Amino acid sequence: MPPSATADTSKTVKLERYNSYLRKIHSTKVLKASSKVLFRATLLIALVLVLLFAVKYHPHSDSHHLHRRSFLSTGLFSSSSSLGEGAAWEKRVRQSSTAKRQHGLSVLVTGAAGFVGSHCSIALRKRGDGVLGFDNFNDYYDPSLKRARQHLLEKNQVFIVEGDLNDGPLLRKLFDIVPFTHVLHLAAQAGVRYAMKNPQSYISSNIAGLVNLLEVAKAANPQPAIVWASSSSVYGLNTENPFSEEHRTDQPASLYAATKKAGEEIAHTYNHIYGLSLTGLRFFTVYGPWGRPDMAYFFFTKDILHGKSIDIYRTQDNQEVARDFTYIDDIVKGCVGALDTAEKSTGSGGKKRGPAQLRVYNLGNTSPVPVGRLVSILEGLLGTKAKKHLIKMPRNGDVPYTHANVSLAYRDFGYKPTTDLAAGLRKFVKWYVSYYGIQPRVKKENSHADESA
Ligand SMILES: O=C(O)[C@H]1O[C@H](OP(=O)(O)OP(=O)(O)OC[C@H]2O[C@@H](n3ccc(=O)[nH]c3=O)[C@H](O)[C@@H]2O)[C@H](O)[C@@H](O)[C@@H]1O
Repeated sequence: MPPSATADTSKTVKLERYNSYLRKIHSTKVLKASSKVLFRATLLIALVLVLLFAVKYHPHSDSHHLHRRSFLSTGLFSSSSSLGEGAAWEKRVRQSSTAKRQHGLSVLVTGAAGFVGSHCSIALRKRGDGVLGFDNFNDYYDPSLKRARQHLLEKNQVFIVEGDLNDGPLLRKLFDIVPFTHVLHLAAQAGVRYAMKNPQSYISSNIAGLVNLLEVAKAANPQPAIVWASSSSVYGLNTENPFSEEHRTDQPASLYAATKKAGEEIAHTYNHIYGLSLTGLRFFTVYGPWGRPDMAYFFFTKDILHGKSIDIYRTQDNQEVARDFTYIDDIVKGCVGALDTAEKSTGSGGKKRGPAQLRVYNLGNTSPVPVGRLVSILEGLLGTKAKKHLIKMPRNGDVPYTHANVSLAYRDFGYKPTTDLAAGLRKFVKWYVSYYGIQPRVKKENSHADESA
């Protein structure tokens, strides 16, 4: 064999080997690629199936959320969770929202298991308005107190739907069922000092939750008029006194205050763009029976009764800290007055048809009381001396004093607070000892001597 032929043959063999090597690689690649495609397709199909399943059985999907919600919302007071309960739940929603008097309002009260919410719901229902409650029963403070309020509301024919403000589908569903004339929006993350511990909860309830509610309300047909809870804390570092609605509110001292102030601005936007009628009420340290355990008057009472020491704050320059404590019944009158004078929203189908009402009011007591004085009144009512611990107010969002000018609310809906702190605390303590089953050393109704000590 000529050398060149040998060389050629070995070249051909090499080439063939090389080609078969390439073919092998190619076929492996093809195999790998096709198995990849197969894997991805399977994954996609699985994903689609999971999504379909989730949509069908999601608690907020139209077909199923009624059943789950009704189970949750009725809680202790529910009967069964049969398929028919969707209709039963809807019936309760309708019944609760239907007014019992001619031209009565139909009000969605958010935060109905809360302090102000429960009082307002009962007051509205008692005068024949339709009231549907809405509450998420969160555990910011003892939820059993919220359940007890719910029980009270049930007795007054007010049904509370258990749900979160951020649950758009559920809120929309309620507006689909009921043409609410008004919303009394009281659900919020309250508390000034807690904002340093859990800032996100303020954003979630007071900003995102508010926007979600307004989104649903603006799209509803008819649009409801909305009255909602702002706060005296929006005055922040304002030094003009007493606080008037025209004063500065751009120096909030806490994140809580900042979210309430933001709420007022958001209200302006929804009024401006969509024609929603919006009224913000700046509540001044509301107290009374069925109150909030996170508030000073409430936990002072508990601590005094348990012989625990209480911190009484003083300002940085060692002055007394004072609040314009406002009794719950006065606040309820203010809320009802605001609802009664709220004009209709002007939008429809999410579009503004004309200018709509936009209001902000102080609801206070108009007479600030130092915290030390609050404590002496409680001591008198409880017949027990408090272990007082005077300390400088921690820098955690508190302001040194609040004082409301309420002439605007008086002018527009006759708001006039009538309960002073001693009389209001007496009612609170009476409720407290009976609710918690405490054998009181509380003074009799006609004995006022110790209260002014
Ligand atoms: O008016 C309002 O807008 C606000 O009123 C209250 O906030 P606050 O006035 O701080 O009420 P409390 O937490 O009950 O405090 C009452 C007073 O007791 C003082 N305090 C509080 C706690 C404490 O341990 N010691 C103490 O002296 C506070 O500085 C304050 O002056 C509510 O908690 C807020 O949700 C509401 O928005």
